[in-house]
This record gives sequence, C-alpha cells and structure tokens, in this order.
Amino acid sequence: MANIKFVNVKKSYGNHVIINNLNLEIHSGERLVLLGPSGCGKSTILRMIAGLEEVTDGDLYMRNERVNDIPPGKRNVGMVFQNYALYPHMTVKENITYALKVKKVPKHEIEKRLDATAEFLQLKQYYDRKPSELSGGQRQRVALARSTVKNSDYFLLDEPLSNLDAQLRISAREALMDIHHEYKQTMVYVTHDQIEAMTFGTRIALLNKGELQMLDTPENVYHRPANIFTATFIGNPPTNILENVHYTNGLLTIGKQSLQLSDDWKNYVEKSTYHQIVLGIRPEHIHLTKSPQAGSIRAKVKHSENQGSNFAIHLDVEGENIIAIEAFNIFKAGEEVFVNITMDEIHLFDKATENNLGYPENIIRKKKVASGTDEHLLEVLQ
Ligand SMILES: Nc1ncnc2c1ncn2[C@@H]1O[C@H](COP(=O)(O)OP(=O)(O)OP(=O)(O)O)[C@@H](O)[C@H]1O
Repeated sequence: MANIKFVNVKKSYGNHVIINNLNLEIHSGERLVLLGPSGCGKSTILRMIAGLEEVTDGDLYMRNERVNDIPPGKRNVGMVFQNYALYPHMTVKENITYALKVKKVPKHEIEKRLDATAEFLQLKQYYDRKPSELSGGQRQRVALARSTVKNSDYFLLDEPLSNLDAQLRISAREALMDIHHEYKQTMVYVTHDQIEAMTFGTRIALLNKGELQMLDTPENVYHRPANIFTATFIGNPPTNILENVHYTNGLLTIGKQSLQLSDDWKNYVEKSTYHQIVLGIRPEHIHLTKSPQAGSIRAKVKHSENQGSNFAIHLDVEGENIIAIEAFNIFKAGEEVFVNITMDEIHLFDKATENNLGYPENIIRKKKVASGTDEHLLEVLQ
C-alpha cells in the first residue's frame, strides 16, 4: 500500500508561505502529475514527499504512516531530477549501482537488478562510459535506471524530460510508462507542461500559488474544469473567458447580442446559486461563418495566427476578445464574421468564487460519450 496523503499541510520559508493548506491523497500505484505555473510549489511538494524539505505544519502520511519526522533514506523513494544529477566521475554501471552498494545490497542481487534494468532501458552497451560520453537521452535513461534498480515503492520525477528535444521526450515518456507498467510504483511527476501532464497522468493535480485547483483525470480537467484558472491553464489557446455577460430567462447577453441556452442549461442555471455568470468557451468549440446562422453572433476579425496545423483567429465580440480555431485562414482583419458556439460545450462560472457552476445531467452524459480518447485531447491541445 504505497499511498501518500497530505493533511492540512503547510510549508513556509520564514514568513513566506509557499503551500498554505494542502489536502491531497495520491493512490498506491497511480501516476499523479503535479501541474502548474512556475513557482506554484510543485517541486516543494515533491521534495516534502522525498523528505528533502520539512513539513512546516500539518501531517504527511506514506503507507498510512505519518512520515513528518522520517528521514529521506527511510522512505523507500527513488527520485529523478531535471538535471539527472549523475556522478560525473563514475561510469554508467557505477552510477546505476552506487545507491545499492551504499545500502549493502548483496553483490549477486545488485547484478541481477542491474542486468534487468539495463536490459529494459537499453543501457548495457554504455556500462563503461562516463556521463560526459553520453547523449542527453542516454543520460536521462541512466537517471531512470538508477532510480528503478532501487525497487522503491515511490518514484518521484521533477521535470525529468525538460532537457530533451521533442522526439526524445516521446521515447523517454514511453520508457517511463514501461517502467510503471513493469514495476507499478506510485509515480509523482512534476511538470509545467500540460501536454506532458495529459499524456502521462492517470490523474492531474493542478496547482496555483500553492493551492490545489483541481484533482482529477486528464479528461475531466479538460472537459469539466473546476474553476476559471483550470479552464484557462489547460488548452492552447486557452479557454475564452467572457466576464461581461448577463443571464435572463434562457439568454446570455453580451453587449447588444444574445446567445440562447438550451432548455437543459436554462433549467440548470435557474436552479443554481451564483452572483454573476462568467462564460467560458474553448476556441475549438467555436466555428466561424461568413454569413449568419441560427443562434450565431456577430464579431470582427482582429488578426489571425498561423499555428501550423490550424489558425487561431482573434476576434472582437462586443468589445470582448475571443479566439477561435479554424483549419483555413479565410478570414481577413477587419472583416465581419459570425460566431457559432457549440452550446453543449460551454462552461459557466460564478464571477465571485470563480468556480464552475457544473453541467446539466444530459450534457454530462453527452460529454462522456463525446469526450473520447487521449488522442483527441492531444489533437486539440497541440
Ligand atoms: N529554499 C527556499 N527558500 C525560500 N524560498 C524558496 C525555497 N525553495 C523554493 N522557494 C520558493 O517557493 C516557491 C515554490 O517553489 P517551487 O520550486 O516549489 O515551485 P515550482 O512550482 O516547482 O516552480 P518551477 O516550475 O519554476 O520549478 C517559489 O516562489 C520559490 O521561490
């Protein structure tokens, strides 16, 4: 049972509070990704699990035991750092086996584990090389092997792929998935890269300024963001947020124009408690046309950005900036166009709390059917 549980955990350096009141349970054997902008406290959380940082207040449990005062060496944790932290004067073989020798693991057992791991990560031919004689990807595999041979219950990874190029990242991610499949450790993976989080995590813990914003599967984080921060952090371009909308009787009014809500949404909003509604729409859920369609609203094209496989069209809707994604760049700056929104895909938030109001039953059901696979998510996030 290699679970991890933070209960009311606080971390501060002097008067500077980094983590305010963290409550987070990581299941045994899952791949949990800690995601969030730079400085939000991801590495600090990982380092508290490793025992490299003390918990200022609250309780941290591993295997259901309180570990606040247990030193790092006794937590049965393997860790991979962004810079790999290999010993430059040691060979690959020595780097991989060093920790086992220090722990006085019997020689035949060390050889057995080394062989299995090196075979698995294709490192045997590099045994006698020093880290300086390896490529970035090979060094990264040595760092993974060094943690893997420890057979630890927990595998902690701090931006382990950020020094690799795009191609190597994919193969390194596959190697990590294979390691997890084979050894089934509890993996906690820190990144600020949403694509990495989506592809690697069985669940994502999204953080901002030391506070947990959402803890859920990649699908739910994308399709049902808990709040405005989550909606705008996940997705590229981010979710459009329209703050100046007013709800009355099934209509969302933006300036002089209105969007008609479906009966499901109307009933749902009228049963909800909120102060003022904020509308969220992902750029991929907007379709532009040159002539008006049923339910469309007018907008003016500001400019467009070539994103490779598609175009991000920046628009002005009644003084609000929104972005739509289109396959073809047939819209010119200054041109009037019509915005067609897939109304089942909208998100409504409360301006005061910034929390999501939730979704009508029918729409949740439809979303489940339509939400699809990781590949779909990746396509829209790239
Ligand atoms: N030893 C320290 N003393 C004082 N402040 C620190 C210390 N270590 C980290 N911090 C501060 O704690 C905050 C969180 O740092 P942390 O490294 O956990 O963020 P992060 O989310 O991992 O960021 P990044 O993605 O940039 O690595 C930052 O504001 C950082 O400056």
